[in-house]
Amino acid sequence: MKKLTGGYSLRRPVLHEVSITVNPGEMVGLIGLNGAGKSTAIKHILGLMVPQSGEVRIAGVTLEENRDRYRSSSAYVPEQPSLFPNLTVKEHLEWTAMAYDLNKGSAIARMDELAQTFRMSEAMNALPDTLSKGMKQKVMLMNALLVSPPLLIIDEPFLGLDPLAIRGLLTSLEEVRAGGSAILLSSHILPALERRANRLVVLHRGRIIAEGSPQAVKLQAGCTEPDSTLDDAFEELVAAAEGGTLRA
Ligand SMILES: Nc1ncnc2c1ncn2[C@@H]1O[C@H](COP(=O)(O)OP(=O)(O)OP(=O)(O)O)[C@@H](O)[C@H]1O
Repeated sequence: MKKLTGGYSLRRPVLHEVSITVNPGEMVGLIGLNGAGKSTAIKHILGLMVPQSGEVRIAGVTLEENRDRYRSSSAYVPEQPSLFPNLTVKEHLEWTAMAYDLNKGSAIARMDELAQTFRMSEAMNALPDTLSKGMKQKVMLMNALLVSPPLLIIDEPFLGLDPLAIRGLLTSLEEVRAGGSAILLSSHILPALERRANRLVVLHRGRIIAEGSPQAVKLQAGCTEPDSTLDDAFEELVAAAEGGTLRA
């Protein structure tokens, strides 16, 4: 996303010249208060909104240049799980494998792996209505991880997940990242991002107010104490942006 300005009305854009790059093999955390513009940025990346100016490129192309390449190069996991009521967990994964034309043998092996990672082996034949919210979220994540596209966009994945599932998810994401995927992860759970994200982008009122490694973001916020956390840094950055004086 390069110098993107856009939103829901031409007169009042939500995003102002926002540039976000997610390189292969990198996990970028997108953070910001409620209403900062994270979901709006994601909608632009998904091609659901048209920028007023600037552009989004995935796998080197804009949506206009190559619709198929653009769309097939990313997978999106929304905050609210949306599943087909008549398909079991296993059938969802099989459907995804078919839709993305994955090799059958390796897809089956990967499904077993994902079922174990997310402790979902016993729920593989269950229908969505019989699953808890966290389990539905796991199914969405398993589908995205099965495909492992060049870019994975994940919106607030930790809410509703139990501690072991959060750990399993972070481990899976780490594997996918190490395998060369680019991951953009929007979340309010800052300790998870502090430990796992390679880079952070801090959005405030539709503008980037800090970015860099978690350590660099802490420094930009003036949090130099060894025990200062990303939560501390975030609070400082928002306060500084509201006061109009960034320390960085
Ligand atoms: N469908 C919409 N129509 C008009 N304005 C919208 C719409 N969706 C969001 N907005 C506005 O755009 C701004 C950014 O909202 P956005 O949903 O991108 O925030 P967010 O950072 O994802 O917040 P949250 O953490 O609460 O999910 C807010 O001012 C919001 O009111």
